[in-house]
Amino acid sequence: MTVNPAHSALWPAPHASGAVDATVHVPGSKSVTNRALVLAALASEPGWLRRPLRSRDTLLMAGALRAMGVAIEEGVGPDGTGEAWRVLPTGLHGPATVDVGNAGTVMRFLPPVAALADGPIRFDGDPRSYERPLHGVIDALRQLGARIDDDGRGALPLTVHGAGALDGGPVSIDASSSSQFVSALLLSGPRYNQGVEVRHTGATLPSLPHIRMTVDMLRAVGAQVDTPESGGEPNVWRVTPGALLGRDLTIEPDLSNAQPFLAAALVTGGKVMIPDWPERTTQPGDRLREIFTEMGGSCELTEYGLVFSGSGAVHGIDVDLGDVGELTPGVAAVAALADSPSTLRGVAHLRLHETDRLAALTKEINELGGDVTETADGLHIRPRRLHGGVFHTYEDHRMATAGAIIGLAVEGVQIENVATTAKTLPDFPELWTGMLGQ
Ligand SMILES: O=C(O)C1=C[C@@H](OP(=O)(O)O)[C@@H](O)[C@H](O)C1
Ligand SMILES: C=C(OP(=O)(O)O)C(=O)O
Repeated sequence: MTVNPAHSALWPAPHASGAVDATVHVPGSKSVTNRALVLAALASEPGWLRRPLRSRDTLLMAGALRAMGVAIEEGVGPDGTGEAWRVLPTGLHGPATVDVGNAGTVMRFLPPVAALADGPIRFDGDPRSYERPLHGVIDALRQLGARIDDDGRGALPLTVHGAGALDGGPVSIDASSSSQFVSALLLSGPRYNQGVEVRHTGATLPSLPHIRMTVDMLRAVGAQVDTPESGGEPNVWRVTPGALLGRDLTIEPDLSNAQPFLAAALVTGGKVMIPDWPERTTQPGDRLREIFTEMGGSCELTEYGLVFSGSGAVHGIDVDLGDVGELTPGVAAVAALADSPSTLRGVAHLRLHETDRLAALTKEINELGGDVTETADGLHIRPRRLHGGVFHTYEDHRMATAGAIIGLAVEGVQIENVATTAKTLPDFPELWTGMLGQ
């Protein structure tokens, strides 16, 4: 968790002079866009992604698939409305080099795809990508018959020697450090000769909604998937081999990236409307309706979207965020401004996210005068009167948006490297000042 001096530019986080009242169009979901790209690349016919997220993580995914020979044409959709990408799955070829940046979805979802290419695929990325766990994917692919060269640490960099096909079959992994290990194997599973059966052997499994998202999206392109929820064994997912359909899919807004805007309504006692909030979704951000209601707001899901209102009061919360870990920085920021203490649990694995998020949140909130302590699996946050200062972000998009939430209520907060939000939300500064009418 070090500050990168190359990113020392400071952004004065806008202070809210009153209650916000705004409609915010949130761009597409990172998690849905990157799954849709992988599934379209593995399909047996062309497909469309409408309203895809255009951000660092999704452009890295598109670039990686292109490097393996998939054609992705960026343009407008079949009916001429809005941005749409056409994906032409023309075969997976090596040799190729893939830059994963610091995208968990790219570094975990693509080595199983590379095993199907007809040559070596080299994976490399940001310095932090070398520290993020990948052992579940590497060990599983080896069990399934793939040849991989790595340095033995269970992490990047590595080369997958694609042989044009993979046997597949049963595999056991410990996915307690990332649900993305399970998602990664399931996504490519239909294309393996015997499909895949993934058995999770660890004590805990984070981010279950993201595994449900993988299963739902696989089923939507014609894959047969058996899950613990559909009557299968606990902790076992089975994907039958078969061809995948090319679909015309509209990407939902990113509900986790809606979080700072909803938080703005909560901490200023205002109102924010997020158009196109889905009625039914596997996105973890949907849990915000419940979490931020418990913290003092109220919401209404209308046919146009979600209307979220603050009451003027912000309460602390005792919550297990294990299913929705990526919401932790935003919940911690609101908790630091609340009228009572909070305990955030179930998120030990966040120490291996974009940065060590538990250490980073503790340090940065405390440097503004806060009182946060780390626990074995989360944070205790006792609200204090905060003061201005620099909020470091450690190249973590969600640290930057967390700092912006605090800045609404605390004058003089400066966010270091707000540009890091480009990982999933490149327009964040403009959307934020637009929400505030500035
Ligand atoms: O599959 C996905 O799209 C994601 C799964 C989660 O990862 P972990 O299970 O590693 O926390 C989540 O935190 C990440 O932002 C996106
Ligand atoms: C953990 C996150 O990202 P990644 O997909 O890189 O794991 C996140 O977006 O909060």
